[in-house]
Amino acid sequence: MSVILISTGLFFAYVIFRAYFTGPRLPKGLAIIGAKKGDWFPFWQATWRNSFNVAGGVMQAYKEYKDKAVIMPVMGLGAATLIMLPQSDSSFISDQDPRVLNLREVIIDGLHYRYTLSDKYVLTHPLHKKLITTTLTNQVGPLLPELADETIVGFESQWGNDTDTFREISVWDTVGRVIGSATNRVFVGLPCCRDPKLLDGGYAYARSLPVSATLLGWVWEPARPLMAPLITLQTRMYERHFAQVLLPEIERRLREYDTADKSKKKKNDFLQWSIEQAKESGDPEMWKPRTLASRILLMNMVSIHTSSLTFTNVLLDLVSSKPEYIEELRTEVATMLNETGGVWTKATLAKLVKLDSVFRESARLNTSVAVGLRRKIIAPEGITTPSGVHVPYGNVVAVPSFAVLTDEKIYPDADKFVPFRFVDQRREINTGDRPKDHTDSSRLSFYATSINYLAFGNGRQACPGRFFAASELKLMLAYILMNFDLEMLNVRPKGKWIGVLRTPATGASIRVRKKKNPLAQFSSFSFDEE
Ligand code: HEM
Repeated sequence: MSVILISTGLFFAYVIFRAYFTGPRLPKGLAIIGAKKGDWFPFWQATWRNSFNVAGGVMQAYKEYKDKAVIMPVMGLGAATLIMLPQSDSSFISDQDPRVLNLREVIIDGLHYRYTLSDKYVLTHPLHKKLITTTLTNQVGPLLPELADETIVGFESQWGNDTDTFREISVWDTVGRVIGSATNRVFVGLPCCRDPKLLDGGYAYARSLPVSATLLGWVWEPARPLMAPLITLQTRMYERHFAQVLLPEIERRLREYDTADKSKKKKNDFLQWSIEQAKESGDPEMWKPRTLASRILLMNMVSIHTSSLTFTNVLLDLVSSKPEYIEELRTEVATMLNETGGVWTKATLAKLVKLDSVFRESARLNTSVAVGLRRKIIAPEGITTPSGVHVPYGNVVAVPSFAVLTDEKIYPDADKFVPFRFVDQRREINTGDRPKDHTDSSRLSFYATSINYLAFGNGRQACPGRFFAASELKLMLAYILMNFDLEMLNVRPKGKWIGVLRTPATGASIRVRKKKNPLAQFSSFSFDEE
């Protein structure tokens, strides 16, 4: 008993110390979400309450402080003392230069990458972002056949080929596997993308990183360099496993780059583009095999988990909705594929507006981005927002996106899964009285960002991988619809909160059966359209 009391006392003392004596200077005169009148140590009590009720805190910020900033302290993963700005400041945040309001610093601090990633060069030289925005996005079309191939192989291995009986599968685990190899097909190509050691390493790294990061978050900052080697031991072991598969491939490609006939056809994947980018930069640090391996690991981190969360939610939403919705989607996909002979092009994907709407609706309803547009203020003078608050250097600002996405005035029937919500809205835009240039219907597609839809963030630092992610995930769902029967669920499995992030029910399973006759041919070759 006394051990529990002493531990609790020490814990409280530590939280109070952190809240009051460390961290950036907070803006003056703001209310604190979660604090109650007459509270002892209101800041601490608010932190405690908010951490167990992030949704409630976000809703309170949105409803009670509509035009004002408030402070929302939260513990746990991705947590910080957030300066929650009103929704009306969203465009201002979106438009800011990353040298003023910075997303990457939030990610690096939140996941403690300075300790959890052994090669720091990729953090200080984030050139992969440029490759995602330019080459990866441009290559989505030509890479579709490879994605299709990996989708077929992945689902056959994870969901099986049995056409007689239904089989129970864990959605999160199997989907994560397929997305892991499909994404790595584009990042590192065959055969590495199917190497279990690489996939397991990347997956285990992604799973252990939040644990290490949360533990590190509790260590007093000056003591972190001392404690980090111990706390991050497991994370760094998985990083090593990942690198062990990749390093020989990177070294082989570097040798080939230096000696090969430049006219010979090169591999078309992210690793190859990174090698070329590194060599063109003239900076030898950039093409160190370890740096290149860390860059690919970082790419795995930013892409595979987010995509798996999104896809798990879509599947759970569909099998918990109505069979008619699934049939309507099947008809849309089959009609399109029958027209193209099963061949995937970017144009084919763009025409699947119902499929697209399902993704946007699911991302709206289940967004993991409950607290959106998180940005660290790195301008030394701080910022003054349009809502009139001055926020000093070092603070993290955010907006209550979870509350916006569930606001009845913006999304009628906001708490319902309305799969074709955006098909109807797109149709209205195309046929209504509103002038066409008022808003273009493609602005309601899955990857299109806006201040009222922050599943991919918004503005200058919005997710650069969203065009790739949208194509990859739509292709996968199309494959499932053509090739598998899905048993419906009576109740949608509930997700949970981890820090400020919302996740689907990762333990949920569904029952699936391979179709005897696929509804349409699904090819992994293309007529090159680009
Ligand atoms: C459905 C899947 C995905 C979701 C839901 C998602 C979501 C997000 C969100 C919400 C942000 C923060 C944006 C902001 O605050 O404005 C972000 C940033 C980022 N995403 Fe994604 N993402 C996905 C897939 C991907 C993929 C496939 C890649 C890479 C190929 C990627 C690369 C990145 C990077 C590099 C950043 C950081 C941008 C920066 O440092 O400025 N994401 N993503």
